[in-house]
Amino acid sequence: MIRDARVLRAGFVPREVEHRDAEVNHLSSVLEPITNGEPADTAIVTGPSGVGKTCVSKFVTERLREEVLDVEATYVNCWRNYSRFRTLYQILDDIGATIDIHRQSTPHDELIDRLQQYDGPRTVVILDEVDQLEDPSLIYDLHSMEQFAVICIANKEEELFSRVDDRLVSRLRSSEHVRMDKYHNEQLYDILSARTKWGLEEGVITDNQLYQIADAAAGDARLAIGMLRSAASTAARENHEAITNNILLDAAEDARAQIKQKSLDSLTPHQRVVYDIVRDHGPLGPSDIHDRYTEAVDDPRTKRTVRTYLSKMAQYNLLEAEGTSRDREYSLVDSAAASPME
Ligand SMILES: Nc1ncnc2c1ncn2[C@@H]1O[C@H](COP(=O)(O)OP(=O)(O)OP(=O)(O)O)[C@@H](O)[C@H]1O
Repeated sequence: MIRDARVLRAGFVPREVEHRDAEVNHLSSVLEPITNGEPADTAIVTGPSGVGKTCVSKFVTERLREEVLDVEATYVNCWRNYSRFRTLYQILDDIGATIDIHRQSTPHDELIDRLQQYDGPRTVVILDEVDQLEDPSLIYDLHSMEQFAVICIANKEEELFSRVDDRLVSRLRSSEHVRMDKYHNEQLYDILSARTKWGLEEGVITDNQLYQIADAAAGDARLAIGMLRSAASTAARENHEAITNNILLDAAEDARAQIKQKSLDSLTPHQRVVYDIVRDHGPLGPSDIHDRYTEAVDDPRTKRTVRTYLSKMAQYNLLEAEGTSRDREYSLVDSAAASPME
């Protein structure tokens, strides 16, 4: 049933990226100077969840590394490493410069100094979920170091810009911007079809079933591939020769639940408090949420930061927002209302 399980994993970077030629070319052209040892501009990549932002960024940097010897790349998920220290540490660790850095006792400035002193090959730094950085001034620091080319990935540019100071906003506004939109069903079908070809034995899933998945995933390739993976693994476990329609129905729910759980696990402690408040007391407006949150934690973040938490959770389908910006209220997403597999 399964030929190569790797291609069905969430973080897999395919040899061919489907339907993103313009974005691949755009990002490649931004990074192109580093192939000649020149500094490159910062790139901002934005779009909703599952539209290929990470995939395209990793694909482009890998291709660069195939083409030239003196280019390195490092990837940091800033949601997981949301503090300045953790992000810096992760970058330094990837470039092999963390020897004798102690997590508890090393002053933070020391980490920046080390990056500044780095004289290895030019390095592309992919900052994924960059809007989750507690201290976005880190982008400015990296931006000003010529040996690093930075790719900032976020869902919405406004969210990124709303939290950084004017100096950084003007820098970022003049950066190259690669925007991605949700996929159409035909495009999702092509992505799924390529994965099926490499990942599954022939005849395991029909074209019609791939279209059903594409339709239910509503433009999100992460969800579509998750559904395919879940269906294939159930069929393999239950010794079916092909994926049945019943398996497909369960796979849709299963993939949604898995993605939701993963997003919940990604929440920072402060975001989790906000989520729990909406779960227990929603629908609520941002001010009420912030009041309750301020009572619940010792070191509350600003109202603006809490708004970005809410927006992020809406992007990841954990919360839904209703109303205009003036009377907006947040509540938990009703999973049963997600577009069904028909
Ligand atoms: N154009 C594409 N061609 C082939 N595979 C793709 C394409 N776009 C996305 N994928 C695959 O879909 C999955 C989700 O893509 P990716 O993680 O890049 O989305 P994203 O926009 O970064 O989402 P998020 O904001 O949730 O991190 C990955 O497995 C990726 O390999």
